[in-house]
Amino acid sequence: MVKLAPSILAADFANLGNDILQAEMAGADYLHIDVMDGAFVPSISFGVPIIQAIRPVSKLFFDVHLMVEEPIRYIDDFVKAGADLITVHAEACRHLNRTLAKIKENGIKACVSLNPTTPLSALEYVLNDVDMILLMSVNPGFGGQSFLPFMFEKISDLKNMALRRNCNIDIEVDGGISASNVEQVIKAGANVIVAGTAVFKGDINKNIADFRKIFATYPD
Ligand SMILES: O=C(CO)[C@@H](O)[C@H](O)COP(=O)(O)O
Ligand SMILES: [Fe+2]
Repeated sequence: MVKLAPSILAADFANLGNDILQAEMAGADYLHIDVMDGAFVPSISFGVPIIQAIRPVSKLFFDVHLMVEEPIRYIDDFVKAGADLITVHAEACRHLNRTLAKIKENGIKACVSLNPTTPLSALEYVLNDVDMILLMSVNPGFGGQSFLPFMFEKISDLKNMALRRNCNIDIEVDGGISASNVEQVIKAGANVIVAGTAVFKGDINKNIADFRKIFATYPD
């Protein structure tokens, strides 16, 4: 079944614990946590202390998306704070293989992300070292942007690349996804869906139910 990973970047930060609990009770699978450093991406969001603070609030799988230059410097800290999976950007790592090894040494799942225009060839030598690939479908740095239409082809190209390599990885897609375009994203090959605005703005219960209704028609 396709998994839903609500991004807390769009949550109400003054009521973060409540928003997370509501998303969990409504049927979220993962909690997507966007860490931005103001260098790799223009914005600064939040870091280790926030993850530490929300860890006791939720049993959800913490999917930590590091939009951070040279994230290898912070892997141990994010693991200690409670990450279940860490995503690093290929574009932000001078030594990607070493960075992934550091994540795996910590006993958690590892994922590599690509910006929308970074070619899939950047994954050539890491595909067998990761549990998931995260394809950005907007330029990272902000929530609430529009899905870039050329991403449908890139998602299906990645799916085919993984099939050719006999590689059983999850494909997560992030940015500009709502109940009105998620079906196309799933059909292209994604099985983990990130949604910030489309989950946390408005009625969280209804928003998640709308996604789940669509997911139910794609049982595999
Ligand atoms: O990583 C990012 C943005 O850089 C995302 O996770 C956004 O937080 C998704 O937000 P929406 O596009 O769904 O509003
Ligand atoms: Fe993200």
